[in-house]
Amino acid sequence: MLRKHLTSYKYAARGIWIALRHEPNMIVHVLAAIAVVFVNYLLNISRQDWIITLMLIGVVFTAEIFNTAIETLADRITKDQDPMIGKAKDLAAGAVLMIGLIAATCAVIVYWPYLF
Ligand SMILES: Nc1ncnc2c1ncn2[C@@H]1O[C@H](COP(=O)(O)OP(=O)(O)OP(=O)(O)O)[C@@H](O)[C@H]1O
Repeated sequence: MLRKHLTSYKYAARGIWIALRHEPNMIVHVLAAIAVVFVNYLLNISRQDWIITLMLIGVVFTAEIFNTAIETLADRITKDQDPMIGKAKDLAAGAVLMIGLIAATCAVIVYWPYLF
């Protein structure tokens, strides 16, 4: 039971590693996350603002990993041009864009009082 549970952590960690190694967008997200942590220290933001920014980082990473999973499945189904495959990939990419825009907006709201 415990061994099975630990094995699933191993597979899950492999999933994160695959996304980092094979998804170029993940590198952008990692760099953005490092920048956010750096700015947080620089501005000495509150505990609540740390939690908000870390949660946003987590949600963006999660969306990108799901996007990669959907792209991988779609490519396994067919690499030929197919409108439904295109739609599925656009939807997955749209989800990443959506949370990215919201995260950027939240970053402005969080940092604004520390800057002005
Ligand atoms: N098999 C397909 N059939 C139809 N359209 C496709 C197909 N594969 C890709 N597309 C279109 O090309 C776009 C980019 O697909 P691709 O698989 O290259 O993703 P990507 O650019 O690697 O995405 P990401 O940057 O998130 O990794 C899709 O959003 C979709 O509109």
